[in-house]
Amino acid sequence: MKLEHIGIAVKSLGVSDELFKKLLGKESYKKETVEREGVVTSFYGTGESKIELLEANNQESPISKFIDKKGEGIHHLAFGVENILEEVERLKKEGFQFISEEPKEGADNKLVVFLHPKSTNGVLVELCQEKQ
Ligand SMILES: C[C@H](C(=O)O)C(=O)SCCNC(=O)CCNC(=O)[C@H](O)C(C)(C)COP(=O)(O)OP(=O)(O)OC[C@H]1O[C@@H](n2cnc3c(N)ncnc32)[C@H](O)[C@@H]1OP(=O)(O)O
Ligand SMILES: [Co+2]
Repeated sequence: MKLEHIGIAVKSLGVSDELFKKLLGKESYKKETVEREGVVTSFYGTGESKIELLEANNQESPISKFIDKKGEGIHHLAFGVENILEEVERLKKEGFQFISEEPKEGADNKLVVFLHPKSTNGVLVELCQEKQ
């Protein structure tokens, strides 16, 4: 598995894009809304992996709940896998729990699933596979 991206929950992409543009010395290469997840994302390439800024785009969004509870900050780690269905099966056999086992369309042309943080040491983990 390779670290595909680090998801960071932010209140406002307008503000955080300015900050990360200065911090990383580069522009975001993609902004994309993922309605189903209730997020607007903004991606920065950082070598082998990426930074994914996430702003909530509705009240029920996991990002608004997260920020209400924990404030802005690192939200999840996403790992890139070759075959997401095989990885789900492998990890289920290892006893990991999934929020939903069914891969869904994520951002940046991926299929994604999420493991439950309670079975991953309190870290929300996303698996993503390039969509063919
Ligand atoms: C599209 C794009 C992409 O890359 O493609 C994305 O990443 S979309 C990224 C946005 N989408 C997602 O995050 C989808 C997966 N997330 C979820 O389904 C949910 O956020 C969830 C199931 C992790 C938690 O939802 P919830 O309604 O249960 O919220 P709660 O606040 O009650 O959380 C239950 C327990 O999980 C903990 N918890 C919640 N969120 C996180 C998190 N991000 N990291 C670590 N722990 C977390 C809470 O502290 C709480 O622990 P305690 O009980 O100890 O207090
Ligand atoms: Co993500």
